[in-house]
Amino acid sequence: MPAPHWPAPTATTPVTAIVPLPGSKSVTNRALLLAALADGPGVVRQALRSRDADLMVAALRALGTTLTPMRETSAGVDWQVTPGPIRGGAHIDVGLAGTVMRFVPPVAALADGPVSFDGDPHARKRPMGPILDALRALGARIDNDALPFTISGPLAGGEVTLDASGSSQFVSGLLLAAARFEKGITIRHVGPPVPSLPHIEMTIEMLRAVGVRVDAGERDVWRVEPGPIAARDMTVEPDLSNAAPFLAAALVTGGTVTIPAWPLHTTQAGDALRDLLTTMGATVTRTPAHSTSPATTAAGVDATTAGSDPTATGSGATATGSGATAADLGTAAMGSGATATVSGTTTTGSGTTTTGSGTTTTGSGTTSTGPGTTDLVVTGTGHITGIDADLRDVGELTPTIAALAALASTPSRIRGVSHLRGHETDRLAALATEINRLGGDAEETDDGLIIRPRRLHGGTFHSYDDHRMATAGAVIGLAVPGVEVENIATTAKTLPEFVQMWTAMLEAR
Ligand SMILES: O=C(O)C1=C[C@@H](OP(=O)(O)O)[C@@H](O)[C@H](O)C1
Ligand SMILES: C=C(OP(=O)(O)O)C(=O)O
Repeated sequence: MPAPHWPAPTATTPVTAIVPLPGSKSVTNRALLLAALADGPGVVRQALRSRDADLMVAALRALGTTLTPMRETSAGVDWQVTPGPIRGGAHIDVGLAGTVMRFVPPVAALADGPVSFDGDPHARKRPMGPILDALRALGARIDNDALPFTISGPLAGGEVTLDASGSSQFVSGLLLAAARFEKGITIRHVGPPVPSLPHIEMTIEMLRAVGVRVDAGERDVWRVEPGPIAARDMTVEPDLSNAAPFLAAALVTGGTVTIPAWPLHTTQAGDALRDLLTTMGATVTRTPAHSTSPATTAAGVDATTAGSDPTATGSGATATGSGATAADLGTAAMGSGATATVSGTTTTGSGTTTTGSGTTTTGSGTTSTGPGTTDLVVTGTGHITGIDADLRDVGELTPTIAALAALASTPSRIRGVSHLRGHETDRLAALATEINRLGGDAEETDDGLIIRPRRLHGGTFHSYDDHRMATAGAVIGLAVPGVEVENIATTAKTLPEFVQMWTAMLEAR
């Protein structure tokens, strides 16, 4: 029996909350895969625990990697990763995870036997053709052009031309494993512009951090030299794209939301929120590293932090740890794929202590930041301005921006995101349908959405098994009484604790 719809809470007062976030899906799944291909045992710290990350762990195990949890805290899981020979005969469930369906097949093509892949019903509809054709051109045999398929090596590598306008993950997937191909790889993109270029940057930065030589000097051409992938101790940044709905709550309610441990340098798409939310009427500031509860020391927990400001600067804010959130994310923010070894790492347990300075923590939230991060503070007025934006580089932010646009007082146009039709669902169709179902005025265009101001009413907001559709419904529900989100549990794809975090944010004072 399907779970009942989730009544999205309406905010009655401005939110004032500190929301530490767990690790980035994109960084976690790259770090795990690179560790599995490395030349010795390595560590991935503060990795996200979520459906997509669990699917990556299961896939790598099936292919012969040993992944052992060393420690699990609210900050995520620290994995000891011991590579093994890549084993054939495995079956990989990709779920609905783009990072698993596009990043793992190039690894499977290195196995000593065939590997089969399948996923959720909708995963069979997500584009796979260009990466499967590229793998064929590089030597692999594959029996289909979409999921389900079986892939067999060997894969020599070499030069390949593909159209990556449907997903940057076609390029990232090939680049991540390419150092292990006999000839490495040269990829040439031919076609309409490649979306999500910062995600390809993330791939390149993380490859370079493990000693792989990557040449990305020419537009739409990427070259990876064959060679070893170094085993490292990597730490995962907080998920800035998952900050989007929480930061949006500041705009909708005229409140303030603080995200600790926002990296000063990052390739994550979510960093674009700083500009996007400013354009929509928010004030966005960075403040020095924040420690939500420096005196908090849960049993068995070392509350010493590395490089953090030991003074609480809560200014009346409340942390909404809710057990889901990262502790000491500052040390998680040493750059995506950073090869730094964490020092002075702090973790939190579930104990909570309220401390002075007007700062309250709820749940298990001891958060501190280390070098290279600040707090990100977003304050709204309750009045949202529409936006005209090309989101091609940061398409995964579209559902939140569209939800804000549906509540804005001036029209919005979102451009450059036709590739969203191949995401977890056709996000352009889904957003237009669901906003209009609530009485809104949203129109699909070839490459985006036009959303005009119109008063919304309550009703069901369908999620289409898409985590970001579900959180978009929650954002609209803050301002519109009676919104019920169908299948809120789908947020487990990247943020299993979404409901608890959202509730804690709204209860924080
Ligand atoms: O490489 C990655 O981690 C991702 C790349 C992007 O995919 P597309 O280029 O298909 O949009 C992004 O939307 C997705 O959420 C994660
Ligand atoms: C497009 C997304 O995910 P995936 O990694 O499954 O492509 C997303 O998270 O917005």
